[in-house]
Amino acid sequence: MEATATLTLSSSPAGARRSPARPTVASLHLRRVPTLSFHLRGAQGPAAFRALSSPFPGCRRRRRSGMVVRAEMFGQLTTGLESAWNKLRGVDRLTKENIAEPMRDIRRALLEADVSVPVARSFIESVTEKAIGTDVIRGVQPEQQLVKVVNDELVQLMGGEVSDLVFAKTGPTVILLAGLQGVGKTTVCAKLAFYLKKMGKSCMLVAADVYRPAAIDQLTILGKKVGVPVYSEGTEAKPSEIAKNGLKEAKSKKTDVVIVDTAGRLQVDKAMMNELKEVKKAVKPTEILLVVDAMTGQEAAALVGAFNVEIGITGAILTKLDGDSRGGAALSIKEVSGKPIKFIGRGERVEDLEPFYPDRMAQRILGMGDVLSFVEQAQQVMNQEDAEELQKKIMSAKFNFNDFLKQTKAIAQMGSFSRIIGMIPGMNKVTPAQIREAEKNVKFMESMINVMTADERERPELLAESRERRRRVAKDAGKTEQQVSQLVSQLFQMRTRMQKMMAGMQGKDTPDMENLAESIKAEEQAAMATGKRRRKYGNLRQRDLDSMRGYRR
Ligand SMILES: Nc1nc2c(ncn2[C@@H]2O[C@H](COP(=O)(O)OP(=O)(O)OP(=O)(O)O)[C@@H](O)[C@H]2O)c(=O)[nH]1
Repeated sequence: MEATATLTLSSSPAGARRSPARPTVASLHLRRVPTLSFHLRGAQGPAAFRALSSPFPGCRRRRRSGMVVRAEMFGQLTTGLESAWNKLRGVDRLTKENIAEPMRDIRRALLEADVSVPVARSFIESVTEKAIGTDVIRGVQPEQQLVKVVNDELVQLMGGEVSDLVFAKTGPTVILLAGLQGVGKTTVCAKLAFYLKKMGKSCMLVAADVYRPAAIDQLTILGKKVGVPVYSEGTEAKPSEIAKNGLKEAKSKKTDVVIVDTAGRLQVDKAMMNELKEVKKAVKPTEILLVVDAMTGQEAAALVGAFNVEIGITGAILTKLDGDSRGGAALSIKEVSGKPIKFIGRGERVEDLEPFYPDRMAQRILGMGDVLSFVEQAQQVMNQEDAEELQKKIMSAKFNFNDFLKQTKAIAQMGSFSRIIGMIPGMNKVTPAQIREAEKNVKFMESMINVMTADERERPELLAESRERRRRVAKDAGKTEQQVSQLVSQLFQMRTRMQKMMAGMQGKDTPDMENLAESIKAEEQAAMATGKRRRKYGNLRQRDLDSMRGYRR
């Protein structure tokens, strides 16, 4: 192997995960970015790959000398739970005996997800009790019944109901943010302000982190970005004084919400707690939210408990969930600390903050996707008319290249494929490599669509019928004629798939989500035609030609 530092890690990946207080190279990197690349060389390469990749189910070995690890949210837990369901195939009812082994799998999956032992134990006890007690329901498989019990218990474990922000009845609502260094407090200030502005609330940020001068600059920049004023007094004043004066200013400006950013420490210490207590006394916050890093697993849950005992908090904000493949923090916080998770951060952008919905999260863990969050995000970037227009086109099979561009732009605004893909049922099995490939392909396709005429974008069959047109597009886009033919062919395939999905949604058929996942793969495959038709239509597939005919009829 090339890097000696990486070699140290490969000898003890489990230890690297469990002791974030002394982070190894791997945990440090994982905290920063969800994707890790290692270069493995020499005779030890395959063994090192196995050691490094074991905690990451989404990990793939690339070529002969490299591997890429990408953290997929809850990927590990989802895979672990699947093996439990599989063991119940063929049984006709759930009994104490036949669920013993699946329960062991679930327990193992929870512990691997970094859920603490007592939490995992009580979860298993509760699931076992409920699963054995369930009556056989006609038409429902025993494993589906167990999935339902696990789903309900996961929702309970994560707090049951969504826990909304509380607003002050009179005067500004003060939200005090606390947390260790680097967990994302300053970023959360801007994300919260952005979120509250969308709710129609006016906000002010208060820079009470006086120990890291860059924190004030960072908050000022972020404040500008989200269009919210930032109150600061530099690094000389006391945090409690700054917070008090900031609140006074917010009152005079009739601001609805004041968000106070405080200093982080490497670890919990007395000075930090005392400072927070002083700020709390000075501004009497409506909400005191502890920001914790999802990647620290059960330690995050313990931290929420410790802060609650010391200063009394109202909830937690779990950040960096986009880089956490295990999910231990999300599962343990409520149970361990008694305090709810109010928001989750799933990226570095100001838009990447969402309320925490235990039921949606449970569905994601079980690999059922999170269609509601997906739809909500889609609604934010696509106006109602656009969405209705798109739906009409999909239903009447008139989806054209303009719609394709509109849709890919909306997806780009919602975040990359990798962020939204897990929200779609069945798509959690798509590998990170396929996602990256799909992202590349979208750009590739856009370059061809951009050189089409308005008519061609509107009526893709013009391109299907005319080799001349395809040649011209290829030339203008700097691509080959075959690549243009593939694009046209793919559009017709999309129409067919969309029609199938619409039929499924209307109850005519079950949408085949596995096929949808497969379709990502299909984007990279060439559409080849044979015989006579090939002479006329180049590389278009027979079934695309048929679907095109359907459209023209
Ligand atoms: N991937 C990802 N990165 C995040 C998220 N939230 C914050 N970050 C990144 O984490 C790093 C630290 O964030 P900050 O907001 O500076 O953290 P802080 O807690 O204010 O840090 P201190 O002021 O040093 O205590 C930055 O690079 C952020 O962009 C998230 O949800 N996902």
